[in-house]
Formats: sequence, structure tokens, C-alpha cells
Amino acid sequence: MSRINLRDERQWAVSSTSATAIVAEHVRKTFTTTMSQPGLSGAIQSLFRPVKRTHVAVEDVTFGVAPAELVVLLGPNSAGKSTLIKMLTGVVQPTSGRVLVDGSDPRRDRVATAKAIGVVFGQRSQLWWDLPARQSFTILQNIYGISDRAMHRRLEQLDGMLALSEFWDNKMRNLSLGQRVRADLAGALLHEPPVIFLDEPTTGMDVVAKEQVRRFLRQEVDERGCSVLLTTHDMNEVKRLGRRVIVIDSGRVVSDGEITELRQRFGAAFRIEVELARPDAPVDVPGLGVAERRGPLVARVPDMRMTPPPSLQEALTSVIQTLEVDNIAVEEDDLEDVVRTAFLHYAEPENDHV
Ligand SMILES: Nc1ncnc2c1ncn2[C@@H]1O[C@H](COP(=O)(O)OP(=O)(O)OP(=O)(O)O)[C@@H](O)[C@H]1O
Repeated sequence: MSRINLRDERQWAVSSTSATAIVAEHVRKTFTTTMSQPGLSGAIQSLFRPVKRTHVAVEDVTFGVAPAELVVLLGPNSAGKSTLIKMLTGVVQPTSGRVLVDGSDPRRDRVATAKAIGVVFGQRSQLWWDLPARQSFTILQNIYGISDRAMHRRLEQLDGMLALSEFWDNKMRNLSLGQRVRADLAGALLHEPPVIFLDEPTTGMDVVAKEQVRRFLRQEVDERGCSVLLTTHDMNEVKRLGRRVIVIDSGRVVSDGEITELRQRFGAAFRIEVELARPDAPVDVPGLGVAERRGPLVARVPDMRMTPPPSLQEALTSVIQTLEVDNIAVEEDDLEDVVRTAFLHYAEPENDHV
């Protein structure tokens, strides 16, 4: 299903709030800050006549996340991603608009929301710094009213996925970053919430720990049917975890759709490198634009997996049928380049936000 058309999406989110785990409807957040004036006289003036500035962090954002759906929120620095997560988790009150999580308003129904969500802010631990992780888990067990039996089963499951028992008897303050985030994740999800929010959970982690966390999240979605909204700057994370990506820039949703749609929209292509059996043979392959002819033949085919022609498959079939080929290699354009193109596109004022 295409989700690039935001108007359809708005309709969808508004009309299906009861079946949607996370709903944001026309959400806006402004922050008013006091500007400090330079120098001593400026500082004194600021005390008596403070100059206020209002800044829009999130502007009219509408989207929904279904049960058992994982959505990646992607955007440059200061795009408004964390502010959006904070509004959805009840940490910050929206200036206007409506948010619903598992059917509850996070600011009004705090108890219901606390039971329904698990939250991890990658930069900051939410467990007790001077306690071993396992003791923190026991405190959380009491807070959430988890039975001993359920706790035992959940801890076994979490340990199996996140290898917690290697370090859970050490104080949180002594854990490495990767261990700390895994402990945080376990603490936030002990009570098996249906909705999970993660703000840059794997920043700074090594590849092994990142992969552990990603596999765990996929399992939470596929087996427990959780809804996950995750922010990241890591394109690998996007590729490995997300199918649906919401791109946010300057507080607005500029694109909401499948990664493949994003790639197509911003001109991603496949690079085909062909080693010919006879390197100087004439090349005349219908529909194939040859980019280079020194050494192997290099051609680029637009990423049109969903709306051919010409599709990669057709281009490859043409090459094999038309030429005498020794070897073919196919490379995808980097997702990072695609996203950079998307950000640049939306930075131009004349380009529409869809
Ligand atoms: N409490 C606050 N008071 C004033 N301004 C704020 C506050 N929180 C966020 N902002 C501003 O709102 C804008 C969006 O910030 P936010 O942290 O949501 O961005 P982000 O997309 O998460 O960025 P990053 O990727 O760098 O973490 C920024 O300009 C930021 O300075």
C-alpha cells in the first residue's frame, strides 16, 4: 500500500483511531525561550525586559502506527523527532492537536499509558544508576505488578535475546554502553507493553550489540504484535528494521512510505557492472543507458521495483540475452544518499511537502 500520499494517510489515521496503536493528529509544539543578550548590560536588560522567542519544533504532524507495525522516524538534527516522541509518551504537552497511544491520551491517562508503553531514550538511562540491573528489574516488577511467574518467564526470554545475565549483577554505572542500553530495553519492556518508543536506541553501540537489539525488536513486533516507533540517524538501522519510514524535517512530515518508495521517489538507481567475454564487443541493449565503457561496462537502472518499466530484472535479462557476459555485479545506491537527496529536496521552499 502506498503511503507517500499524506492526504490519504491523514484520512486513514483520523478514521481508524480505535484500531491504531499510535495516533498523532495535527500535532504541533512550540517552545518559547528567553534570548540572552550579549554583555553585562545585555544580561541586566534580559533580567528586566526579557526578549522571548517562539520556536516551532513540530508543525501539524499527522500519522498512525498500526498494531504489529515498526515505523522508523528519520530526520536531520533538530527536525523535531525527539519532541514528537516526548509528546507521544506524555513527557511534553502538545501545543495543539491530539495524540493517542493504545487508545489513551498520554497526558490525561498517565497510569493507562505507563502500562501500555515502553520507552528507551538511548542517550539516558532510566534504571537506577547505583543498583545492579537485576535489582532494578525487581523494583519495576513491583511497580508494574508483574507476577513472579510472568516475571520469571519474561526475564528468561529477555536474557535469551539480549544476553543480560552476563552483566545484570553489575551496577548500572559500571556497564558498557551496549550493556546499559540492553538493560534499559529489558527494564522498559518487562511488563510486555503493546507500544514501544525508542529514541536513538543504538547510537554508539558496536555492530554485535546493535544487531542483538534489532533482532529483539523484530521479535517483539512479529511475535508479540507490538507497535514500535523508533528514531535513528543510522541508515543500516533503517534498512534492517524498517519497512515504513516517516521522514521529518523542520517539524513537518515530508514523506511517509515504504523504503522502496522513498528510493524511487528520490531517484535511487542500481549500478550494473558487466564483464564482457569480448571487452570491445559493440553494446546495444534496449533501454540500458551505458554510463562507462572503460574496463567493465557500467550502466545505471532506476530503482523501479514497484512501477516498471524498466525494471532491474528486465535490464538484466536484456543484458544476458544481448551480450556475451562473463560476470555481472549489481549494487544499490546507498540509502544515505537517497535520504540526503530527500532532505535537500524539501529544503527548497518551492518543493511541495507531500
Ligand atoms: N525544551 C525545549 N525548549 C526549547 N526548544 C526546544 C526544547 N526541546 C527541543 N527544542 C527545539 O526543538 C527543535 C527540535 O528538537 P528535537 O530534539 O525534537 O530534534 P531532533 O529531531 O530529535 O534532533 P536530533 O536528531 O539532533 O536529536 C530544536 O530546534 C530544539 O532546539
